Amino acid sequence: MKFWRNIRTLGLYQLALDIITMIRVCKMFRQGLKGFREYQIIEAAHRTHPIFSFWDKKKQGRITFDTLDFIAEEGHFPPRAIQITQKKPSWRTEQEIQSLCNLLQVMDSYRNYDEPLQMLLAKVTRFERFGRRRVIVKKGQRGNSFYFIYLGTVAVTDDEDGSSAFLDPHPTLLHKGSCFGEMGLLSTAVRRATVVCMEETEFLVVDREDFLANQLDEEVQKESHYRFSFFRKLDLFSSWPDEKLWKLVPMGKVEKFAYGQLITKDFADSSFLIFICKGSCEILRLVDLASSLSYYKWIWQCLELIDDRPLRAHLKEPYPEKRFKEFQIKSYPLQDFTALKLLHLQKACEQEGTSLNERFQDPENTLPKIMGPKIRSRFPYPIKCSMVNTKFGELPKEAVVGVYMKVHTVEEGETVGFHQAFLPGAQRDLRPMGLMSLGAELIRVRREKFCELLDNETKGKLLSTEIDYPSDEELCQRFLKENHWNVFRKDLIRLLMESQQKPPFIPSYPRKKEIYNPKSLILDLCNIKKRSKPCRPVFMASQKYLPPLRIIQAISAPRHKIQELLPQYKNAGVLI
Ligand SMILES: Nc1ncnc2c1ncn2[C@@H]1O[C@@H]2COP(=O)(O)O[C@H]2[C@H]1O
Repeated sequence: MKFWRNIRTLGLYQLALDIITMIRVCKMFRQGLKGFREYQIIEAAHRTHPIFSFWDKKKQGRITFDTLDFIAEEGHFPPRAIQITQKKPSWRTEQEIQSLCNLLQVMDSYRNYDEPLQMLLAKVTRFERFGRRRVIVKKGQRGNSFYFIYLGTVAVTDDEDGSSAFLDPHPTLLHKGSCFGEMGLLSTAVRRATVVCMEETEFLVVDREDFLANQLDEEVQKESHYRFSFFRKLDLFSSWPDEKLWKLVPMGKVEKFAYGQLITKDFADSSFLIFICKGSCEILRLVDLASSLSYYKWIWQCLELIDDRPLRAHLKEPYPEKRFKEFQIKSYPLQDFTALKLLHLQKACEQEGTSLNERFQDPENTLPKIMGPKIRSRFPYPIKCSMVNTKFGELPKEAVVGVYMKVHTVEEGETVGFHQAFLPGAQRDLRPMGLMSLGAELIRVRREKFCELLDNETKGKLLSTEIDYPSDEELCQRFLKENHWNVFRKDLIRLLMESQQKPPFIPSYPRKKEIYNPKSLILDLCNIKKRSKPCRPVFMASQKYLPPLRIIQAISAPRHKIQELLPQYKNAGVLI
C-alpha cells in the first residue's frame, strides 16, 4: 500500500494511465484508418447490378460472379483477393485460385510463366503491403522469399540499409509487374543486393519451399541462359570469354516495355547502358520550336496569310499611299490575275529595295501575299495577342510550343546509353533525349558496373557504332516539312471524300468532358487571337528539360485552298 501511495504521489501512476489510454487511442485510430481505407476500396453501395450471372448448361446450375468482389481502389490489390491469399493453400477453392490467377495477369513477370505454373503460384502466394523505406531483402542474408510487385516501386541497392536509394539521383528501380529475390533462393546463394520500398508497395510473396517445390529455380536458370545467349550473339562481346560474359549476366534483368511506353526521360543523364534484346525503341527529342529560326520565319509567313498583312503592321495604320497600293492589288479578281499581281508585287518590292523572301522580317511591310485566294481570312481588323521575346524576335505567346521528334531508331541487338560518353565533356552532345519503346525487351546494366568489365577492344567497337544525332534546327525543319505534308494529305482526303456526298461518319462522343482531347495537340494559328485562355488541357514539358511549354503534335496554319493548288480537282469527285 505504501508503495502505491508513493507512486501516486510521484505522479507515475497517472503517467502510466495516460500512456495506456494513449496506446488504446492510437490502436483505435490505426484500426479506424484501416477500416476507412477498406471502406474506400469496397464502398460501392450505389453501384447497380454488381452481380453477373448466367446458366451453365454443362453444370446444370447458375454461375454468379459478384463484380464487387474484385473491385479495388485503382491499382490496389482487391480486398476479396487479400482474403483468399490469407487462407492456407489447401483451403483455397479451385474457383478462388482461378480468380486470383486472372487478377495476377496484370504483372508481366507472372504472365511470362506458363498457365499450370501460374495456377500453382496462385495457390501458394500470400499478400504483403509495406511502406516507404521498408527494407524487403538485405544484402548478404539468406533468402526466404521471392516477390512479385503488384503495386508501387522498389529500389535495388548495394548497401545494407537501402539508404543510398534515396540519395542516388538514378537508383535501380523495379516497378509494378516486376519480380525480385530469386537469386537468394538458388541453392547456397545469399542475397546479392538490398531491396527497399520507394513508396507504399504491395507484394505477392512466394516462400522458399513453394519456390523450390514448383521448380521456379529452373525458370530462373532459364532466364539467365537467355541473357547469356543474347550477349554471346552480340558482336560487341565476341572477344569476351564465357567466364567474363557470365559476370555480365546477373548485372541486369530482361524487362518488357509496351508499345509507346517511356523507358527513360533522358538516357544520357541516367546511369544505365541499355541492350535491346527484342523489338525496337525510338530516341525522342523534345524540341522547343521557338528556338529555331526556320520556325520563327514560318510562323510570321503564316500569320501574314491571315489577312495579307504582317501581324504587327496592324498596330500602325499604313500611310494613305500604301493603303491605296494595297487596295489596287486587292481589288483585282484574285484567281485570274495572280501572275499580274506577282509582277506588280515584284516591282513594288524592287522599288522598296527588298526581296520577296525578306518580307517577313520587315514588320512595316504591308504588301499583300502573292498567291491565290486564302481560306479563313477571318481577321479584317487588327489582331491582338500577347507576344513573347525569343532570340530571333517576338512571337505570339500561343506559338511558343514544343514537339517530340524522332531522332533515331534503335533496333534489336543495339545498345543505348554510351552515346559520346568517351568524348571530352565540352564536345559531348548533352541534349536530353528520351527513349520510347516500340514494343521492346531490354536489359539495363549500370554503367559503372559495366565499365569494370570494359576493355579497349570493346570500347573501340562501341565508338565505331556511334552516330551524330541531328541538331534541333534540323529536327525543327523536319517537323515543318512533315506537318506541311500531313496537312496537305488531310485536305486532299477531305476534298476527295466530299464528292461521295454521303453523310460523314461521326462517332458518337460521350457527353462528359474528357480529360484527353486530341484537339489540344494541334496548334491552330487561325484562331490564335481567340485563344486567350486555353480551354483544353495543356501538356507541359518537364521543367528540368525546358521552360513550361505546351506540347503539340501538329500545327494548322492558314493555307491556300487545295483546289487552287490542284486545279484538276476543282470539281471534286470528277477524277475519282
Ligand atoms: N541489377 C539488377 N537489376 C534488377 N534486379 C536486381 C539486380 N541485381 C539484383 N537484383 C534483384 O535484387 C534481388 C536481391 O535479392 P536476391 O539476390 O535474392 O535477388 C536479387 C534480384 O532479384
